[in-house]
Amino acid sequence: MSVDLRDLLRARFAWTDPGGHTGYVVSNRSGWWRDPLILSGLGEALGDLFKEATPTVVVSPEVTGFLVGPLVARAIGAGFVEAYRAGARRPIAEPMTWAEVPSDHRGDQQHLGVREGLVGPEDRVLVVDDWVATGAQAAALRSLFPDAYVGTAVIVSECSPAVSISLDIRGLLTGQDLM
Ligand SMILES: O=P(O)(O)OC[C@H]1O[C@H](OP(=O)(O)OP(=O)(O)O)[C@H](O)[C@@H]1O
Repeated sequence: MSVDLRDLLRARFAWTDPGGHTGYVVSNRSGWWRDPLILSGLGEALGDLFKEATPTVVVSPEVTGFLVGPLVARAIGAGFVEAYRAGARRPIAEPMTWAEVPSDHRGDQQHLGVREGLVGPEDRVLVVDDWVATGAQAAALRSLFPDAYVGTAVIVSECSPAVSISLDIRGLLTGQDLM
């Protein structure tokens, strides 16, 4: 992973004040996808975080994970499996396996599901996402593949050290890097 990519990620990121005296700012990550250098380097950089684990499949939660996950899968020669959020769309026709997501950074209860039969006993699953806050999505996905899970690779990891260690979450940037 080059220092340049980290610098670019920092440069293309912004915090937005949504207005209305909400008292908080929201992350604007669109600058990442708009930058061709970030888009071309991101998959390899995230894949390198777990090179020694030789993952065979990347699993990512919708919706931003559907953008980042395939970049990593392509870079490391793995396949990709979508993890859908319950209630976000029309019901999926195929049989699904669902995991309860512990209360996430918004305090919402969610369920993440994958189509049955896409991950086998020989697979090594790398979870990929853009951001980890509480680790709730990562924990839910690990619970779906307790034996195959090798860890979670993200662009920004701002969860506690204890959660990072327990779920083996590795990031390119910390929350502090974006302050
Ligand atoms: O560590 P956690 O507390 O589970 O939070 C991390 C999740 O938060 C963001 O998703 P968001 O809900 O903002 O949806 P998005 O995919 O539309 O960005 C991010 O993409 C992760 O999926």
